[in-house]
Amino acid sequence: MPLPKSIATVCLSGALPDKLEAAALVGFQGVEIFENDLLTYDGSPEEVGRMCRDLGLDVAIYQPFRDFEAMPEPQRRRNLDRAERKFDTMQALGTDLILVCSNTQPATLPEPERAAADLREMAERAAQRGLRVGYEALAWGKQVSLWRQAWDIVRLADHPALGLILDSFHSLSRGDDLAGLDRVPAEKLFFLQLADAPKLSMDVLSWSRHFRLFPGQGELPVAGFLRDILRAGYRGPVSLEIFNDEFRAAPVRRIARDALRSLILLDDAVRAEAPPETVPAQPLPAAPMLSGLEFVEFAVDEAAREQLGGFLGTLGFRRAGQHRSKAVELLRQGGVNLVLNSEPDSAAAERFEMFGPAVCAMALRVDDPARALARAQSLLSPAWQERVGEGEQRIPAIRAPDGTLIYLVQSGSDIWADDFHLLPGAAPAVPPLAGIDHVVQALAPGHLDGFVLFYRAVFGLEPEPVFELPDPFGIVRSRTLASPERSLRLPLNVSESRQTGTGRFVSAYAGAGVHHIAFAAPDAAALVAAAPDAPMLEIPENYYDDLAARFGLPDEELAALQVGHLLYDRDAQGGSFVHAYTHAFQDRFFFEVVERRGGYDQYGAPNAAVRMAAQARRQKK
Ligand SMILES: O=C(O)c1ccc(O)c(O)c1
Ligand SMILES: [Mg+2]
Repeated sequence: MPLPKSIATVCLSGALPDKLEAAALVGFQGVEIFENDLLTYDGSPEEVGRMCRDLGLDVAIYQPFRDFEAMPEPQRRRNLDRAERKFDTMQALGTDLILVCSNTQPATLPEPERAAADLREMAERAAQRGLRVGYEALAWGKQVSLWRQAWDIVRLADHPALGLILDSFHSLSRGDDLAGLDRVPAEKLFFLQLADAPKLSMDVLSWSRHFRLFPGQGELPVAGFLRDILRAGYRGPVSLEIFNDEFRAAPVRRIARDALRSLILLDDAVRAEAPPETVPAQPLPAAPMLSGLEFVEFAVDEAAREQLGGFLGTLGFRRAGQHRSKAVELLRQGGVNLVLNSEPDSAAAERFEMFGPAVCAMALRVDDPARALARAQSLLSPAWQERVGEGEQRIPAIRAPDGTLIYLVQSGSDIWADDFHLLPGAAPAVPPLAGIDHVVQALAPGHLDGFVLFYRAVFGLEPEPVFELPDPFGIVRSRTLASPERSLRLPLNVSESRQTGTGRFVSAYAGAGVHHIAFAAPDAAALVAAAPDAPMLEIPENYYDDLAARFGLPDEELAALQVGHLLYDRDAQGGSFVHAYTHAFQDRFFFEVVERRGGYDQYGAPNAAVRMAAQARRQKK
């Protein structure tokens, strides 16, 4: 049996029963009852304990007990009385373990012997009731802030009912690790809390209280931490303890599902190096090998289909197919397939009703659709069945966190001939596109970390650090996920401001979704030059003056960029990026043409401000 999975109630929003129900519903086996969640609840500890048992949840621990050890008298005696009352609560809840976090009071004495004597006394009193005490070093503890200091005290106290609690955040935020933990007897490892976090430079208390993340969402080496404690012999629950303002404001079941998904993924990450009895017997089905996007599908009605077809026509897209039985049209330009779906009573129609013209599906080319689907299901993303007509192929699909359908298409297969009447291609007037370079989604505030975990877990995409992009009306935070071989790149943008392009897109159309699609062009300048009717976004002359100053481009090259309203970026390795944007279609989504040269691997972030200002100017007109 793998170790039981647990979650602290502080991770989740709502009243205590909502938190417990959500934890049980998604499949957690245990909970940490966070004291504040009990204090603010209007039911007795006995009722809470019963509720947990009815839901099949083990109350793994009651926490925290603060500012206990090494206090001068008379606080010392009062603290022991306080402990007795918490033991009453624990017995009512039905848990045998309490977490004592290291003292943060300025008055704490710098005397490990005193701390040990106090904890020994507390443990002795606990033991008389069959209870146990675990000691955790808070990263900002006054005298004790590292796990080795906490261990020195636990060892000195030398009581069987006293042990150590490890929390990945407190160690990893300090750059510490678990080296030496193998010398701690395994029976002294009482409890394990896991949390990830982005790398931020701020005081560690604020960082911990507001910005913790589920494992895999942040940048701390949580998998290595878990591996080390399992190797040291820990065999208790693996418990998430995440203090995060956005999680505490979000719908509780969504966050609970993200939480469990993060632990399922973590199990798999440590499998190869963990003792076999601590992890599931079966590995997850391997992440798919991706080879780009087979198509992107838009929900439209008949009018929007004509208008979007016309808009894309200026970039060389042509009608290439008509579905045999549905109001679904294929547009093609070189290696890019776009599907316009105006079929009534479909997932697309539902999307159109809610959002107007919008991307409703993406199709990923994968090496093994059945395996990709099995992995998604193991990671709590159920399969989705779209209605299919007789004789039509059924493409496996799942839904992204915002409901966008993600089809899983066998790489190298022809999915079109069976279901579509294909139309002969006319000689293209515009040079062919090579494919889809990236697809940018605008997310509502509070959704970024859940999307990152979804794409990372289900598809094995790698997240890049967060960029902050200055829109004239606020900041857009952007984090990109990309497949290792870069055939799929998905930047995710989020903005607290409703006035930014991202914020307006999300709020005006009541939801997240694809905000722009970047097409890969072998020669972006040539493509724009051959597409004189394409509604390209005008870029101000000042931008080109600055480009000349920054990069020292030859005059002819600069002039060519300016004529085509093209933007330019260069990386430290000498790779470069040439790109241009269209106006937004019906003030919604827009398109980009990009050319990567010399291994350039970014997205032209330095140009985002220029693009967003140009879009805001058009918006004002
Ligand atoms: O922020 C805190 O006070 C706090 C409390 C209990 C914990 O287990 C912890 O890691 C932090
Ligand atoms: Mg903790």
